[in-house]
Amino acid sequence: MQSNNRDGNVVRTMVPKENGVFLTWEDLWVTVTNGKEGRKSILEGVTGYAQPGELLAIMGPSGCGKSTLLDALAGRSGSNTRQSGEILINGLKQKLGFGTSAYVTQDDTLMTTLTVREAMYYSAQLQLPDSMSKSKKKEIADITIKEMGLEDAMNTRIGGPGAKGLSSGQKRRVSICIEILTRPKLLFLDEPTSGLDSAASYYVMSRIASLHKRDGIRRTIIASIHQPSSEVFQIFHNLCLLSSGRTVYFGPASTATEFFTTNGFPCPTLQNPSDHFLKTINKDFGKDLEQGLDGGIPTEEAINSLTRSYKSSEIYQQVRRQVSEICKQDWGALEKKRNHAGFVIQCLVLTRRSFVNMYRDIGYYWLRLAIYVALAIGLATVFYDVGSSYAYASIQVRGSLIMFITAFLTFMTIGGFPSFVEDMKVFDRERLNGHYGTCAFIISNSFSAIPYLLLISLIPGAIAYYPSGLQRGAEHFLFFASILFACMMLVESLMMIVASIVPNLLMGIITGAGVQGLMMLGGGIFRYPNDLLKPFWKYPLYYISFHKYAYQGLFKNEFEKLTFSIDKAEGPTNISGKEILRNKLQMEMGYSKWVDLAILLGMVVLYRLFFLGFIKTMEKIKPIVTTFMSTPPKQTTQVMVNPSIAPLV
Ligand SMILES: Nc1ncnc2c1ncn2[C@@H]1O[C@H](COP(=O)(O)OP(=O)(O)OP(=O)(O)O)[C@@H](O)[C@H]1O
Repeated sequence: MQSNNRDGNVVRTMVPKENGVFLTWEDLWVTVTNGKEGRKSILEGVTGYAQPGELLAIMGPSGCGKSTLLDALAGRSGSNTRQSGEILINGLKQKLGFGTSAYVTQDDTLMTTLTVREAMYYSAQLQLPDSMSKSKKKEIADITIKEMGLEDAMNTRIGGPGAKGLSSGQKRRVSICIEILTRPKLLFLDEPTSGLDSAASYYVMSRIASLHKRDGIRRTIIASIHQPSSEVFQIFHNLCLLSSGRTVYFGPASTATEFFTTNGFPCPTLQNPSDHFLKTINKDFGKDLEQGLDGGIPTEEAINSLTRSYKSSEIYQQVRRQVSEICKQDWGALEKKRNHAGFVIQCLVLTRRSFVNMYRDIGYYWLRLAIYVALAIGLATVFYDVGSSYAYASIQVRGSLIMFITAFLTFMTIGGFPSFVEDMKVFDRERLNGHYGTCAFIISNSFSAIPYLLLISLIPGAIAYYPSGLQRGAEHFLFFASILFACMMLVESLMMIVASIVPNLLMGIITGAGVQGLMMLGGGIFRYPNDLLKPFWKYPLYYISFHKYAYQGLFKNEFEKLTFSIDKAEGPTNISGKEILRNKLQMEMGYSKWVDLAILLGMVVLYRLFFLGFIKTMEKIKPIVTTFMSTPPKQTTQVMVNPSIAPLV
């Protein structure tokens, strides 16, 4: 499909705007800040295009910048990344919206407890519009599962570390299925065939390439791919070959072999062309060969030679012409409509999915519940019948019990953090692909955790509360359970904030434990409030520590209606619980225990709003951090030409 443009140059035929997305990038430079190395160039002035009805493969050795290019094109570059150059969609600077594009990441971030069918059904309910019937959504999900050849695994749980489930290749296919549910016009795939054998790779790639046969959409597909078999290679229309961030070749996949041959690197007979390309342009591979590749030119020089040849070739000129031709046309802006589930449906579906995921997670749900029950039995036996006759012992023992519950039982909530981190990974993928918003995630996460935290507050709570002989009466017990519930919700909320800031699991647990430790110390019970050092411990830590309100609430609940008999020299003296709280424990008695509970619940909401604010701020900051620089960075890689190949360049 070629034609002449008005300058007389050969260009590919354009397609109507309503049926495709053109993506062009010109002189794209990407640099990252990399610790001690400072700013490092990842992509060095790459130019190319992707157009409807075509599959572009980005190939190159590991670390050459394939994912970086894909991320830049999809508008997903990290916050330590800077870009220069121009990326245009249909010839305009515009954002890719939900439904128009989808991105299949290199890592399979899936809910391991769900079956393939469940994962697809939930995703269909989130991604497809409310106006579509449930049965239609299920039908689309089933068709997509079949398209990727997963029908035999439909009812198998996805599985993860320690839980047997799908093979890694099947997981790859589930990830692809989820993103093609909405039939996006522009599809980015980062290593779609990793973990697949050659037959499965061919199957998956040919299915992706032939998606249009079912829906008639001339789809633009860009896939980074490591080492395709020759059958897979034949599926690609265009090939972008990168080495150390530089373009070695961009053009029709079918003429790449010719380009290599013309420039002195013919593909040996019976060798897979992609193997040959990668061998020729892999500088790490070249380091180990004294004589260089095939006893000829060392690989570093082969790369430089090919890069130079490409830049001075007609193929490169044609790419530039095609880019400018695409940009000259008036394709119009992309449709803005966000045709997925409404907010309420998003919240309902996510809550249900999150709840199912939690209760199927043995470690998160059942093991933690068992440990809470065991600890509650421990508390019930150690603190059995705290009594009130021998007053000092009774006061002290009640205080210890409350402190243990407030400090340790709530601290244990940190045990749910690993599962939450997994949820966050799924959330990040789905949010970046526009399946739903942060608000829906926070609301669903809060509601799905409520039944479990209520269960812990009530069952282990009752096991510890009644045998130890704390204040009788339903009101006292329910208040006690409510404080426990609020504290556990709070720790979960705190860990949400930590998970959004701290990049890894271990650091998250250490940070979460450290923050809680500080709050525990500053809560005004290990050291009385008036004795706390004013800067930091009293102001502000004492007031922002949730332990303060939990201690106060539980102490008021327990002590306010009691009177203790104290032995003094002049004989036994009665002392009221209120007096102990005010004078001995220096608690704030100007307001009721219900206010303490309300403050804790308010803090739960506040912490979750912080999480929302943090995610939203990061979304806003990112485009600022990755703003296009006005001038490209200096090219750091010198193009060396071996005199023996100079005539070829
Ligand atoms: N955000 C970043 N911060 C620091 N270095 C980065 C960042 N992103 C990419 N890099 C570095 O840039 C180089 C290219 O990375 P990229 O992931 O794009 O390569 P790749 O070709 O996709 O590799 P692979 O095939 O192994 O996935 C690597 O050396 C990588 O360490």
